[in-house]
Amino acid sequence: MTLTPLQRGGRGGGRGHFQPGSRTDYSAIDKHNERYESYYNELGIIEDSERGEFWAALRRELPISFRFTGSRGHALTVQQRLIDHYIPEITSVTFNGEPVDPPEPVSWFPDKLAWSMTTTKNVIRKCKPFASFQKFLVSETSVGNISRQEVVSMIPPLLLDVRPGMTVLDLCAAPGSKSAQLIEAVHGGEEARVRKVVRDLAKERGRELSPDGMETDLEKQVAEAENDWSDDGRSTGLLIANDMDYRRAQMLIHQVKRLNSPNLIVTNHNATFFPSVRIFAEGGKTRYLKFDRILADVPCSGDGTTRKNIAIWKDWLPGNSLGLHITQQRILVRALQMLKVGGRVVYSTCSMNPVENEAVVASAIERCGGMANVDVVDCSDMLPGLKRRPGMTSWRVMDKAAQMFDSWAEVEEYRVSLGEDDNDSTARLAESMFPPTPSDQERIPLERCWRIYPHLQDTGGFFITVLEKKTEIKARNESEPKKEISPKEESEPKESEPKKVDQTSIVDVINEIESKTEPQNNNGSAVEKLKTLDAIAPPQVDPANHMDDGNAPATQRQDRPSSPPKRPLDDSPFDGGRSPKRTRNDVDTYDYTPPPSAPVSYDKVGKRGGNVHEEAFKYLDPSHPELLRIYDFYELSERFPRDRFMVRNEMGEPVKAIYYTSELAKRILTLNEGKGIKFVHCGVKMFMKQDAQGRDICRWRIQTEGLPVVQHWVGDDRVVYMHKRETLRKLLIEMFPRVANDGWKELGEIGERVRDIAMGCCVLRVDTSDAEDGFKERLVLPLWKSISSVNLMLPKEERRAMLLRLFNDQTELQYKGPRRDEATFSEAANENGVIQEPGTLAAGQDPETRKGSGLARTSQEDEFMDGFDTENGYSKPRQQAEQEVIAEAEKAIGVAPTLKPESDIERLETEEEAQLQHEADTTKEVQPGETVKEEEDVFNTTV
Ligand SMILES: C[S@@+](CC[C@H](N)C(=O)[O-])C[C@H]1O[C@@H](n2cnc3c(N)ncnc32)[C@H](O)[C@@H]1O
Repeated sequence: MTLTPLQRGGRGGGRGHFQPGSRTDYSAIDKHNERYESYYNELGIIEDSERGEFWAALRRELPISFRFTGSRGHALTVQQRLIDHYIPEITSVTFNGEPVDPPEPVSWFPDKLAWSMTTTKNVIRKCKPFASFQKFLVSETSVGNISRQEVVSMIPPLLLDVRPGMTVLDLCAAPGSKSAQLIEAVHGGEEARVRKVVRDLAKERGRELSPDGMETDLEKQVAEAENDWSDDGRSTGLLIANDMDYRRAQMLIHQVKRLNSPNLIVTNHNATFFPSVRIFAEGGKTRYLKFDRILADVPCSGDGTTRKNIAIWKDWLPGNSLGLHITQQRILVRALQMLKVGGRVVYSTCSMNPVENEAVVASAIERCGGMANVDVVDCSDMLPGLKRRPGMTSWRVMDKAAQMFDSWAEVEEYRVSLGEDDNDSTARLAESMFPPTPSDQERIPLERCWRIYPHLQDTGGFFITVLEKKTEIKARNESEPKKEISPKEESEPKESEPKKVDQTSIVDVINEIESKTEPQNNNGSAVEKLKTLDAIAPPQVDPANHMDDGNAPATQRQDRPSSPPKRPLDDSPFDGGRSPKRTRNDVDTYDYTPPPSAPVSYDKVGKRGGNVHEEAFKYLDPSHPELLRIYDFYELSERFPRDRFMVRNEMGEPVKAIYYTSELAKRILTLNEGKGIKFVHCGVKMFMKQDAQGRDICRWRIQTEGLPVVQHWVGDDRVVYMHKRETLRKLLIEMFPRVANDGWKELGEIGERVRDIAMGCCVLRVDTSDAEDGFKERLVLPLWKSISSVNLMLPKEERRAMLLRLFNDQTELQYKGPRRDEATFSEAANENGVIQEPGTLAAGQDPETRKGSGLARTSQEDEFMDGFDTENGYSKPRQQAEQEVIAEAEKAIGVAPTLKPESDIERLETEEEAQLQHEADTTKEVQPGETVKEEEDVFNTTV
C-alpha cells in the first residue's frame, strides 16, 4: 500500500518524511501530477510569467541548509570555524571539471547563523576537498552545535519576535527545529547578563577580577539592550513545546534537550484542546497562564516540501487539504484563546493551498470576533532580504473529484442538483474554506500574509502569518452560524473587555501590582503580589468555552473571595532569586513546603501498547540532607536558588539524578500536578549520583548540561582555572591522565592545582586571553579528580568534536588509566574515583546489569545506561518505545546514535564490555567503526 503524505509522520505530519539512508536517484523520479499542476495553475498562485520557474524549481532537489545552534556567543564561535577554516578549503573547487559551490550564509538570517548550499550530497561524498568539511558538519551536528533545518522553517520563530522573559507556546512542535530557535530566543542575552551580575557582585565584595572577568563589547551591548535582570540575569521566560503524537514528542525531547534549558516544558496534547495551565490557585481562586507568543506550525498537506518529499508528486490529492482545514482552524482559534492581549500568534504551514492558509486565518479571525479582536500584523519591514509574495484574497476550492467551486453558494447549488444515488464529492467542503465575503474582506487584510515560493530563493514553499490579539475574545462555536459584525460593534469593545494592550510578563505583572498597592514590604513574595492582583484586576478567565477540557470549571475560575488570604511571605516560589537584593541570610530563612504530591491520575495506552503514565516531577525541600551536602561540597553561593531542585521519581527522593528548573516551570509543574496535563519533559540534569571512594567526596557530581547554569555560583575551592590551549588538548585526548607519582607534572599549568584539589567533581574554567596559546571562547567543563588521576567528564563525541573544532586534531582518544582486567578491576575503578555498588563486583552476580561479563558496571557506565533504567518508573514497553523513537529521531536528524536498542546494550555488556571499559566514557558508548557509517548518513537525511 502506498502511504499518502498524511498517513506518514503522525496525523498530518506532512513535513519531515524521513528517508534516512535513501539513495533514490532524484533525477529518475517522475515529477508530474496533472491535478496538482492544474490546481495551482488555475488558482494563479503565481504570475503567469513566473510559472515556468516555479515548476522548474519544484522539480529540483532542495539545497542542504543548516543552522548554528545554542547561545549566540557559542554559535558564532562555531560558525567562525566554518568561515576561517573550511570555506577557504572548499572555495574554487571543481568536480568532474565542473565548479562546486561552497555553502553561503542565508542573507536575511541574523548574524549569518544559517547557511545553505546547492552542492548535492553525492558530490559532497565523492569530492575530496569536501571530506573534512563534511566531518566538521557531522561532528558538530552530533554534539548539537549545528542543526539541519530547512531555510523556510527558520522564518516563523524570527517573526514571532520572542524576547527573554516571555512565555511562549509551540503547539505542534515535533520534531523541534523551531522549538530550538524559540528556546534560544527565550534565553537571549542570558550569558552576558549573568556574567554582569557575577562581575558586579565580585566588585561589591572587592574581589580582584581576572582579565576574563572583564566586560566584552557583546556583553555591553546586551546589558544595554536587555532588561530581564529579575532572576540574577537568568531568563525568567518559558517555552512549552507540545505535540499530540507521543512518539514525535520523544523526538522533540531529544532535539530540544540538547539546549539544556531549565525554562522548557514538553507536553503531549491535542492542540485543539490544549488544556488551560494553572498559574495561580489559592483560596478557591484559579488563574490560567496566558502566553506572550504562540507558534501554530500546524499539521498540513505539505506540498511546499515537494522538493524534499518526492512522493508528493505521486500522492498529491485535493482531499489532503480539505481534511486538514478544520483541525488547523481549531488549533489557531485555541491559540488565540490562550494568547495574552497584545500577544502574537504565528500561523504557518508548508502547504501552498489557500484552503490550509488564508482560509484558515480568515475563518479563525471571524470566529474570534473579527478584526476588532484579532489583527493581521503588517510585517513588511521584517526580514528585508527575504523574497515573498502577498497572501491571496480570492481563490477557488477543488473538491475530491477535482471539480472547482468559486463560492459556498455554488457548492450548495451543486448539492441540490445531485440525484439520490450520486456520490457527493463535495462532502468535505465547508463554507470556511472559501474566501471571506466582500464585506469581510475589507476587514481582513489577507495580503499581509506571506507566501514563499520555491523559485524565489531556491527553497521549499511556505506560508506564514502573524496575528495580534487586541482584546479578550470569546470564540464563536463552530456549529453557530457566522455572525455579521457591524462596523460599530467592531470599533467599540465590550465594557468587560480590557481596553489596554497587555504586553507584560508575569514578573511585570507582579511589579505592576507592587506599584499599585499599599506600601509594600520589599521582600513581599510574588504569590502575595499575585493575590493582591486578584483584588484589583479581574482574573483572566479562560475563554476556552466549548474547547475547554474541563480541567477548570468556569465557576471556580470566576470565584473571587473578597479579600486575599494571608500566607507567609517566604512561601513564594518566585522569591528565590528574583530580587536582585537578596542576601545570604535571606536564603537561610527559606521555608519551602513542597506541595502535597498528587496521585498518578491517568493512564493512556501509548501508540506502542505501553502505558503512558503521568510522569513524576517532585521538588526537593531545600534543606534536604543530600542538598545540604551538595551546597557544602561545592560551596554553592547562597544566592543561587535552592528551591528549584527536582527529582523524577514518585518517592520524591534524590536517588540518582537531581534536576533544576526555572521558577516558572516549577510553578507550573507543581500547580498542575495531578490535573491531567501530560508533562513529558522538564528540567536540566544538574547533579548525578556517583559512587566514589573517600568519605569526604560528595557523591553528587555536576552534570555537563547543568554546568552552564550553576558554574558561576560554585566556590573557588572547587574550581580549576586554565588558560592554555595545549593543556586542554591534552585533557581532551587523554582519558584519566595520571596525577599520582609525579604524573601531575605532565599536566602543565593545572598540574599543581589538580594535585592539591580535594577528590571529587570540580569545575574546569577555561578563560580567554590574547596570548598566542590562549582561548578566544570561554569554556566550562566538569572534571573528576580521583586518587591517582583526573578526567574530563565529557562524552567521547564531545571530546572529538572539540578537538576538531579547536585544534583541527583527529588524534584517537587515549585511555591513560590502569588496566582493567578481572583481577585488578576493583582497584582500577577505585583509582579512577568510581566504585561499584556493594556486592556487584563478582562475575555474573547481577544479571540485570552485569550480564555475566565478570566486570561490574562503573558509575560512568551507569550513566550510559541512564536512559534505560527504571528510575522514572517507566514500564518496559515504554522504555523500548523510547529507545526506538530516539534512535529514529537521531537517524532523522542525522546525529550519532547516543542510545542503543536493548539488544545492542546486551551485546556490549557481554562480548565487548571488557574492551569498552578500557575506554570508559562518561555518558555515551560508540562502537568501533560506527562513526564512518554516520558520516555517510548524516547529510542524506531530511528534517
Ligand atoms: C508540521 S509538523 C511541526 C514541525 C515543527 N514545528 C518543527 O519545526 O519541527 C506538525 C506536527 O503537528 C503534530 N500534530 C498533528 N496534529 C496535532 C494536533 N491536533 N495537536 C498537536 N499536534 C499535532 C504532528 O505530530 C507533527 O509533529
